[in-house]
Amino acid sequence: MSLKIAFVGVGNMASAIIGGLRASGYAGESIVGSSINVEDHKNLEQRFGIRMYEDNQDAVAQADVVFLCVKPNMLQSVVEGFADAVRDDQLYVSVAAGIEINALEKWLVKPVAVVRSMPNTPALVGSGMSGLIANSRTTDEQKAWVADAFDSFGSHVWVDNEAHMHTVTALSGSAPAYFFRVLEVMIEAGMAQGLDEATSRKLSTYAMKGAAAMVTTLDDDIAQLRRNITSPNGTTQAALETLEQQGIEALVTAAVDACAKRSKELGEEFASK
Ligand SMILES: NC(=O)C1=CN([C@@H]2O[C@H](COP(=O)(O)OP(=O)(O)OC[C@H]3O[C@@H](n4cnc5c(N)ncnc54)[C@H](OP(=O)(O)O)[C@@H]3O)[C@@H](O)[C@H]2O)C=CC1
Ligand SMILES: O=C(O)[C@@H]1CCC=N1
Repeated sequence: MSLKIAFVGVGNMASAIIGGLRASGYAGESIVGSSINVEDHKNLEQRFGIRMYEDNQDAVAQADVVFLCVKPNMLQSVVEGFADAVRDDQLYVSVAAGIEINALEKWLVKPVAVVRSMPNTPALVGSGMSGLIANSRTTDEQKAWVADAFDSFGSHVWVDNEAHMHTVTALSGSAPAYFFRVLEVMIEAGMAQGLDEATSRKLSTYAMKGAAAMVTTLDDDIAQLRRNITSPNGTTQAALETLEQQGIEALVTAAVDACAKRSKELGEEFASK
């Protein structure tokens, strides 16, 4: 089924999704976007072959599926601003961190199908991962469309408990940033030992890419994959012992917990409004 898709807010996350959809064959003519920053419109239209509108209502009015891609603190006023264009045959897909389905239903007023999603920016290169949960008005056909759309730029998991979306955010939505940070530190450490930046970046990045590819393609026990690299009293053991001594487990767990906690707070902040 060829549906018209509107993106309300076309920043980092929407661009990653649109890039992923376009690369996997979704036609530019079936995608429109809207954002207040008109200076970006020409660039977005050229980059993705889509049509951009200044008024959210103009994009929403012609869509079968509307992706809500503004910051969580903007979402209520943005949705209320285009409320006149909402139709009950539309499907709304929110990517906003923390915002609960019942808040979205209240703001959209009309009884519409709503999917709350938590994608991540690797969507831009076809390696996205998204958590999804749908409201009771979402039909099986709409769920299948959403799953296909999200798979076009990576993969997805459905969760059956909305509280799990906080964990999805902590392990997936925000997580590429943790790995970017680790890479930044590794590249710096390589440079401190005398490598030039390009060489340090290539070595560190391919190590991360290769490790992730082994886990996703071999589906082996991760601890065993780690042990396979770790010779007794060898170089890897020296590095891993340092990571443990410096508290990697507590550090990573605290980061994941802080992320989920912030997602929960955002939900609570906007639930009552
Ligand atoms: N970035 C990420 O990795 C992820 C983000 N998300 C979620 O995606 C959403 C967007 O985040 P992100 O893409 O990073 O943020 P960005 O700031 O990059 O994108 C938001 C876009 O919305 C535009 N905008 C602001 N106000 C309006 C308005 N009134 N009408 C239409 N457009 C408007 C902004 O324009 P301007 O720049 O001019 O203000 C900007 O282009 C958030 O809810 C976030 O929680 C989810 C998963 C991952
Ligand atoms: O930091 C944020 O709030 C968004 C949501 C997940 C990734 N980025």
